[in-house]
Amino acid sequence: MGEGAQAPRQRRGLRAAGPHHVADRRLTLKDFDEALALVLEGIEPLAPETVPLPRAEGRVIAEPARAAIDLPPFDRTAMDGYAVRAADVAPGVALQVVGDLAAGGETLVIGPHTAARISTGAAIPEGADSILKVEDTEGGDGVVTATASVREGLHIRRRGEDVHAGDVLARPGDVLTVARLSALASAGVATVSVPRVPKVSLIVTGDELLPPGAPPEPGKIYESNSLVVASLVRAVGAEVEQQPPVPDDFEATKAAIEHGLESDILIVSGGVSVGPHDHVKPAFEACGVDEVFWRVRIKPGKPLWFGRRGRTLVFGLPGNPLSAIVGTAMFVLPALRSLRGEPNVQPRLVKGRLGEPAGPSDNRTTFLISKLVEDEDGTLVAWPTERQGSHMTGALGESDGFAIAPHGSGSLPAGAEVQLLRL
Ligand SMILES: Nc1nc2c(c(=O)[nH]1)N[C@H]1C(S)=C(S)[C@@H](COP(=O)(O)OP(=O)(O)OC[C@H]3O[C@@H](n4cnc5c(N)ncnc54)[C@H](O)[C@@H]3O)O[C@H]1N2
Ligand code: MOO
Repeated sequence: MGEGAQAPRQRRGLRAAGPHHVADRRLTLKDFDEALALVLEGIEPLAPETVPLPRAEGRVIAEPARAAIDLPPFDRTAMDGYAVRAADVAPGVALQVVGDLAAGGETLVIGPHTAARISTGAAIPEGADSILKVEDTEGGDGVVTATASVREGLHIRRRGEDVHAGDVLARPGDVLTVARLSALASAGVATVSVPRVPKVSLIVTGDELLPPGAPPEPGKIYESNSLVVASLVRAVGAEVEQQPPVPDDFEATKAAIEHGLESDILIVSGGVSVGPHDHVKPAFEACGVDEVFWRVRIKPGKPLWFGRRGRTLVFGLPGNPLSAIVGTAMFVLPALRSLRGEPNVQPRLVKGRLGEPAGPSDNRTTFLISKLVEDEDGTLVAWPTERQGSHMTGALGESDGFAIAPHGSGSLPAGAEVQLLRL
């Protein structure tokens, strides 16, 4: 996997080698935490826009959203039955039925010893102070007889008992979950202010890439990164522009990058390593993208490149499919969450345990392709697959994600607590 490049002797060798001469600092791998901090540094949520609620699902509130009305908006019944005066009602007492009140319909006034039939949700009529539910009555055709008594206020939902007009229902940083959308919609809030949707431009590079459905060709592979990376970023609320695959050609790469730099995030897959056909880094440079770092202490995903031009965040993902997935989940998604204004932007890792021992994770934090199985007490147990490698999409297909063995952790015993990246 070329990790020998980190050994001191080979470092010197690489420097002396000529065409791929790399400055000293670039040969040091960035620790994951430091690299992620560099990505997130200075990212501001995108400018807010006002959108109708149906377009706000899953987005993040930029300005407080306040209730337009009280909730409930008026006193109303929680039960189907009769609106009555509690003092009139006792078992055996007959009341004259003076009307039928439906939710959203007209109301009336209840006098002494009268009742109005009422449906759940209808406004309590003037004069009534309680609801006699239909199960506690007999008859009802002109006259209704109570079979129980009621106390004042029974089954009445009071105006404002839940929310007062002007109450803040969602604060900046709150994610518009289904729960919050329910609160806002009910309280008459039609629009909210949220950061605009981040635009991600995605470029895959490589002469070897075949589109899905094309006949196999010698030396060529089916392209999977565009599908997978696009799914990952869409799931976190980005709008994706997929550019046509770019051949291993400097000018073509540069043109695609230049176009992609109009987005909030540009992702280029492949061509960030040290091969002679890896044009991506020189093309970034030619387009005026400032490198922030190249190469991270993770496996897979080591040659990950990150830079910026203006406010555009630029990621060069290693082309190996698993490296591209790890790079996206661990770096691109946090950046995306940050642009969306999310309060927690860290990679979504969960705690679990190893089902079997794992070998030493040399000098890189290692993402072990694993089956993740919940045990009896709900703990996720990771069973690393036998085949491990950044090209092992078949093994990935049999798994549910990765168990993470931090660099320097040595061999880990079965049962060791680990973090998991679920896919
Ligand atoms: N001399 C060295 N060689 C390599 C090193 C190194 O340190 N020294 N690092 C290796 C590591 S680790 C990785 S990861 C790869 C990353 O290389 P690139 O980012 O330049 O990616 P490519 O060479 O273009 O592709 C790598 C691999 O992935 C396949 N690929 C590319 N794009 C796609 C795609 N869209 N869908 C599916 N598969 C894709 C490509 O065919 C290659 O097999 O570099 C190592 N080399
Ligand atoms: O190990 Mo590379 O880092 O195959 O992605």
